[in-house]
Amino acid sequence: MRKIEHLGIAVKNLETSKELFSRLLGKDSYKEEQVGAEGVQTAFFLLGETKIELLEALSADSPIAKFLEKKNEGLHHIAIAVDDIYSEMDRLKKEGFELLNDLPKKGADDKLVVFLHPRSTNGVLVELCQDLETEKE
Ligand SMILES: CC[C@H](C(=O)O)C(=O)SCCNC(=O)CCNC(=O)[C@H](O)C(C)(C)COP(=O)(O)OP(=O)(O)OC[C@H]1O[C@@H](n2cnc3c(N)ncnc32)[C@H](O)[C@@H]1OP(=O)(O)O
Ligand SMILES: [Co+2]
Repeated sequence: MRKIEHLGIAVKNLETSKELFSRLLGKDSYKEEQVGAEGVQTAFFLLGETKIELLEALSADSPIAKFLEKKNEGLHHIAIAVDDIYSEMDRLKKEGFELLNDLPKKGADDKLVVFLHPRSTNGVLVELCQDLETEKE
């Protein structure tokens, strides 16, 4: 595990939150991306080696919509950059962590991603991210 790749923040209105984070960080987001399979519209801010990912739900059955039904806007997940997502998944499975997917899936920002259930990670939703170009090598 290399670094915190991004902090995922669940928001009700992406435009409103983009404007707030632009004022907070003193810079604009560098990309917006829809991940239909996850039911999210995202916006990314770069902060040194780490990013902030704002996430708005695209539909009522989006994980973000479900999260916001129960909790206020705020930190939704932490994403950790890994060099080899498959070997990390094997290692974590052996360590008893609960993976939410058997195989990694395409995430935002040119990543392969997998999530761990928060009940196995002290209540924190953890996402593992591997750069897609690493996957091609
Ligand atoms: C991939 C695109 C993008 C990227 O970076 O590339 C993203 O990051 S997309 C982010 C959105 N996608 C996901 O979050 C996928 C993984 N999440 C899930 O599969 C679900 O959200 C899950 C399994 C974490 C919870 O879903 P469930 O239907 O079980 O919801 P419940 O409300 O019943 O929650 C059960 C239990 O988990 C607690 N919970 C839910 N969400 C979170 C959270 N974000 N952080 C911490 N804990 C969470 C919830 O409070 C319930 O706990 P309980 O004690 O039972 O009340
Ligand atoms: Co994420």
